[in-house]
Amino acid sequence: MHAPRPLTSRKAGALSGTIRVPGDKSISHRALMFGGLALGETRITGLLEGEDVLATAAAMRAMGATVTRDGDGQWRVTGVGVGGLSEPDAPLDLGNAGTATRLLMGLIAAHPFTAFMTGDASLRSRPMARVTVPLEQMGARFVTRSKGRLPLAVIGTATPTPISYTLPVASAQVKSAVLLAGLNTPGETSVIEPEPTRDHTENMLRHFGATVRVDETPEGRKATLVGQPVLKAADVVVPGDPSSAAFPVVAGCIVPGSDIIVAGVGLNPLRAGVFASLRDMGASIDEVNPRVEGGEPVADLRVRYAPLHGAEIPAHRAPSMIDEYLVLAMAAACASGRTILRGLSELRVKESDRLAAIAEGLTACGAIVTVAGDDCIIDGTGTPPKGGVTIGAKLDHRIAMSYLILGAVTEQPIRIDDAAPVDTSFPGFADLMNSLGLKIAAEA
Ligand SMILES: O=C(O)C1=C[C@@H](OP(=O)(O)O)[C@@H](O)[C@H](O)C1
Ligand SMILES: C=C(OP(=O)(O)O)C(=O)O
Repeated sequence: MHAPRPLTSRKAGALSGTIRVPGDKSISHRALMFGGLALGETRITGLLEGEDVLATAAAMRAMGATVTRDGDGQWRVTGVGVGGLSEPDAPLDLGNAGTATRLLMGLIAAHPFTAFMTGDASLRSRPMARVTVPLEQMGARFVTRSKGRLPLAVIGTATPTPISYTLPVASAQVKSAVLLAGLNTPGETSVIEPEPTRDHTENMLRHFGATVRVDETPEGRKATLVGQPVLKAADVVVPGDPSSAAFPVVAGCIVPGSDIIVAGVGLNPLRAGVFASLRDMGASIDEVNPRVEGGEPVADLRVRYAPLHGAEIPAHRAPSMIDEYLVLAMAAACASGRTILRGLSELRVKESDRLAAIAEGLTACGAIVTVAGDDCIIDGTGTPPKGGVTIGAKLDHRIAMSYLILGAVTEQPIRIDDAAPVDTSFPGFADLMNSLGLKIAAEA
C-alpha cells in the first residue's frame, strides 16, 4: 500500500506549446523482453520509464538477462538466447502491469522451470485464464487463485508443443503470450485473430531476426511464428505512446482557443483509432512531419480547438483504441449531441471496470450517460459537465488522467483521490500537462 496522492484539476485558459509524451508502453515491454532473449547487446532509446515497464525490466533481470540504464537515459539489454531464461529465485511482482504479466507467462511457459507471479490489488483481480488456457494446450501447467487470478505459479514445460489458436477475445496480450511461448517451441505456432490487434510483437520479433508470417484467412488475421529462432540483438527506438498522447490531444480538443503540438507520436494504424474517432467528432488534428522511426509510423500532432459533436464509434474500432475510451468519453461529455461507443466488453477487465468508471464518474460530474449491454451512450449538451466531485482512481492510471483532463473545462474542479497509479504509464504527467496551461495541483 502506498500513501494516496490526491490531485485537483481546475478550469484552464487556452492551451499552447509543444510537448513530447513518454515512450510507448507496449513497445517498451517487448523491447526489454526480446532484448533479454537475444544474443548480444540491444540498445533501447526512448524506453518508457514507467512502473509497468520497470517491472518487466526487473523480471527479465530475475531470469538472467542483464538490463542497465546509462546516464543519458539509454537502456542496454544483454540477452540469454531463446530458451535460456533461468528460474527466478523469488516471486515476480508485476505491480499493476497486465501486459508484463501475460507476456511473461507465455515466455516462462516454454521453459523447464517454475515461477511465481503476483501484483497489486488491481492486477490480482484480472482474468488470466485467457492466457492459461492456450498455454496449457502447449504443455505448461498453472496453479492459480479462483477464476485464474494472481498470485499464480507457472510450471513451464521442457517439451512444449506448437498450437494454432483462435483468440476468443480481441487481445494483443493473449496473442503475444502464445507467440512468445512459441519462441522456445519446435515447429510453427499460430494465432488467428477475428479482429486485428496491435502487431508490435510480430513486427519486433522480425526486427530481432525471427520469421513471422501474417496471412489474411477467412477466419481472420493469422500470425505464424517459426519456433526456436536465433534472436540477435537489435537496437530499438521507441516512439511516443499514442495512448499517452491521447490525454493532451483531448485537452487541446476541449479547451476553447487551444493550439498545441504533441511531437513524435507513434501512429501504427492498429493503435490510432482514438484520433480517427476524435476527427469523426469534428476535432482538428493534423499530422505534421510524418516519418518512420524505429519501424513505426510517427508524426507530430497539431491540435486546434474546434467544437465537438457526437458520433457513433463502431465496435470493430475497439482494438485500435482499447485504452483510450475513458479519455474519449471525456471529450464526448463536452460535445454537442449523442456519442455511442460500441463493443466495450473488454473495458470491464482492465486495471478497473472502465465502463463503470465512465458511467459513474461522468454521471457524478453532471453528464448524461447510459450503459446498454456493452455500449455506452453519452448525451452531450455542448457545454462541459459541471464537475465539483472527487473521483476514485481505483488503481487505474487512465481513470486518474482522464478526469484530470476533464477538470480543465468543468466549472468546478475535479479531484482525484489518488493519482499515484499515473506513474505506471505516464511519469511526469501533471507537470507536462501544466506546461501546456492545465492547472493540475496537489492541493485542492
Ligand atoms: O499488448 C499490449 O501491449 C497491450 C494490449 C492491450 O490489452 P489486451 O490485449 O488485454 O486488449 C492494452 O489494453 C494494453 O494496455 C497493452
Ligand atoms: C490496460 C492497460 O495496461 P495493462 O493491461 O498492461 O495493465 C493500460 O495501460 O490501459
